[in-house]
Amino acid sequence: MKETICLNFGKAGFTLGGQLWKLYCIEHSIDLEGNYYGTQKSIEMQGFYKPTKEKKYIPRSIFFDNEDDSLEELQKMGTSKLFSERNVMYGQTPSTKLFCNSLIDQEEMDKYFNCLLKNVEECSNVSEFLFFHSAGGGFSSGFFSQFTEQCVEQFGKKFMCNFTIIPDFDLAEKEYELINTVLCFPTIIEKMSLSLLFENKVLASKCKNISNLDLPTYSQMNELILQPISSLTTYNRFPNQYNLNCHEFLSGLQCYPSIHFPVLNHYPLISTKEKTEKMQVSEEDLTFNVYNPKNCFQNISFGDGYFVNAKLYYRGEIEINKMKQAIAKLQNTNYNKFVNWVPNVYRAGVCEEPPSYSSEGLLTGVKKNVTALTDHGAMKNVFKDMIEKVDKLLKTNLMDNYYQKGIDQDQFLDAVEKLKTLYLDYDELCKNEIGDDLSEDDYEDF
Ligand SMILES: Nc1nc2c(ncn2[C@@H]2O[C@H](COP(=O)(O)OP(=O)(O)OP(=O)(O)O)[C@@H](O)[C@H]2O)c(=O)[nH]1
Repeated sequence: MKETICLNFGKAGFTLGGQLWKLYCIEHSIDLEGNYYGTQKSIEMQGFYKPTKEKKYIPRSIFFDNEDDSLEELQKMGTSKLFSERNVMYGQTPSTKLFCNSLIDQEEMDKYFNCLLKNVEECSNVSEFLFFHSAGGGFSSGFFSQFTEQCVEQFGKKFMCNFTIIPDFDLAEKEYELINTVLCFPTIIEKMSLSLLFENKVLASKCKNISNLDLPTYSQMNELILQPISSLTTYNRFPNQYNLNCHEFLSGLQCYPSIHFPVLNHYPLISTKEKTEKMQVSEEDLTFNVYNPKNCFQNISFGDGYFVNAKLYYRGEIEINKMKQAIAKLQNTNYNKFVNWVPNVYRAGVCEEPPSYSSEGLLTGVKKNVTALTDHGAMKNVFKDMIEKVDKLLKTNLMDNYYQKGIDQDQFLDAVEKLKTLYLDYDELCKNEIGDDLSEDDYEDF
């Protein structure tokens, strides 16, 4: 048995985490009080859920926030009884807003950390920790970083993956969301095995394109990322001979450990308002359409750079032969360009369990879908956008105000530098040749 522990930070973590577990419950036939109502219980469920003596299934998921108002998010969606009370933890401070305001002393941190340790003790062999948060909040950047550093110190060899919401800096309340985001990036760059970034700007524009919503709620925006997150976590929940474990995603670029921010594409996401014939998609439709820019979760273009590492996670009633033919066809076209120092090889996995959908949501159910993770130089544009905004901010005297409020100037400037180095690492991937310090031997995966 290999267990997964989910860690959710701040308000965004509560909302996204609550919604995700609601979806997992549908997928595993568990009601929102933890009772199993299906007919074919699988032992693998226990990787994500802890079975109790009362025959309930409790999510291996912990929620942290600075005050208890986030509990409302779980109550609103009906999931508050699903989680163990012990795993929903609050501090006593009102909104912290700034990264530095949510940092706590070791004694207090131990109280939170003990909760994780108790969860780990209940497992036979934890294989991964998944982190859910928004980088813009004070608590969900500062506390998140502090907690994560301790987690990595204690369980450094385990797979760590963050699902991070990046605020829309043009809409964000104040520039402190940008400052918080920059300050939590060193932890993400240096400590995580795999990092998936979801920009709120892109999620809002997807809500507009898919469902014609001008002012989507956070829950509606989150709904779009539930399907890809669910697909990427199926290898532990519904294992079969064709699964592709996302631990295997890592590109193997030994000299660029920071390259762990893949581009994420997913297809199809269909609004409940759409006609049902759109729900019939072939393996070839899935394979080619997933790379269409409108199915990308980052605001980037695959024309800007090259593919370095491409994995496809299919889900549902997939005909393996048809899938293989579609991938072979894709490989023989110039549809996606790979750097010339790796073969243009796609690796694919299939989870036979079809996707599930909430009946109250924006999206209509499809029988099959595909999620693509790609290491690609164009990801640099996500970092470039942030760097340009920070450089602008540094030219004003607004930062002095934040330094007076407790932001550590050296730490902030160091974080900006790390973001710039990350940008340069991705920029290097945009080149179609082996860099001076990169040899073919450095590339182990293919
Ligand atoms: N996509 C999405 N974005 C969210 C959600 N909740 C908050 N945000 C965004 O995340 C940022 C704030 O993060 P929160 O998680 O609310 O912050 P927090 O750490 O709990 O709060 P403070 O410590 O008070 O700052 C803002 O940019 C919000 O727009 C959510 O459920 N989904």
